[in-house]
Amino acid sequence: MSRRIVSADIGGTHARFALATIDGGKVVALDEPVTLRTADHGSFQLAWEEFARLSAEPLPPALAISFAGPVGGELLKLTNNPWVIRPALIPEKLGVTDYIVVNDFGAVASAVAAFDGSAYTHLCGPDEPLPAEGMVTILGPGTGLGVAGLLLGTNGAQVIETEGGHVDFAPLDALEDRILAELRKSFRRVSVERILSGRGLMNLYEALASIEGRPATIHDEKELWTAAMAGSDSLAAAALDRFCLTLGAVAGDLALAQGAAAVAIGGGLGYRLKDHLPRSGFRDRFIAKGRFERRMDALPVKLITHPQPGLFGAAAAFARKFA
Ligand SMILES: Nc1ncnc2c1ncn2[C@@H]1O[C@H](COP(=O)(O)OP(=O)(O)OP(=O)(O)O)[C@@H](O)[C@H]1O
Repeated sequence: MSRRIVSADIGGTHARFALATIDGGKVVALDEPVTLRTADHGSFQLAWEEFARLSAEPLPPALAISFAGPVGGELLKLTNNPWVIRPALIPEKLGVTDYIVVNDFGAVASAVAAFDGSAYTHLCGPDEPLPAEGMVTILGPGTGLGVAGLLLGTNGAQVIETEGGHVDFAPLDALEDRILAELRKSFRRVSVERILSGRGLMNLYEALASIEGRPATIHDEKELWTAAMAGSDSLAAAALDRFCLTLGAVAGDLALAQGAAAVAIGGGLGYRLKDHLPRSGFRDRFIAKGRFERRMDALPVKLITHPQPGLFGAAAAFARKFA
């Protein structure tokens, strides 16, 4: 029997909501989402009430939340946003009877388990579909860097939620040695998220400005991303080139560590970079793993082009649980 649910994807910058229809353990429809800026709303409950006001139909008492932070424990804190969620209070505060909360990249992994080939574009490696068996490494930059694993096998798909965005940054050439030295002036420990995130491009840009002895004239993150992608500012464009190199290197490292058979890149910024990444140094850095270069080159690397994998994936996880 089909059922309507609310799906919510809560990130550091955006909270997205959509109604979805599930049936037989699957998502059969995801309605047009509403995107709210988290900074414009004091709490998740206030954003939920705003979505209820905007919704064309009364909200059903079923909720799937994709959450950009660890999801165990009584109090959930977003890594890049001051909102907190107390799962035990969800029924009382939001008037829902059935709910789940999953990590945001766990949700993306659930989406990958459910997607067909039309949800991706090919990035590098063999141009073939994701394998039916084995590990798929999933990562994506947004406000933060999300990382998950999806283990596909004859017994179905198993999602492995991780905090892999917080592994250490490893420089690979002399310029990156200098970038790391610059970033260490601001951060006690330089994780890959300090580079592979919305704010990370600003960190790269400011580090390059300092190294080159040039003024950093752009101070707004969105403006920097726009200038970098348009190539209208040479320093911003150079920062984006470095961003793509690091994304390739980190995707390769995570694939090696997870024993991956394939890789899928997502995240709000992965999506925005879908035309840029194939023309960047991503692939060269992805395969540059010394004796494992041929093995890396044999991994299909896909870019998720579905516009809402978080919302779809949270709904898919709900559909599986309450099937
Ligand atoms: N045109 C743009 N509009 C909005 N944000 C942009 C744009 N270009 C780049 N960004 C950057 O993208 C980041 C937001 O990414 P995304 O849309 O994936 O948000 P999110 O889902 O809230 O993130 P996360 O799930 O990682 O917490 C911000 O750091 C922002 O600076």
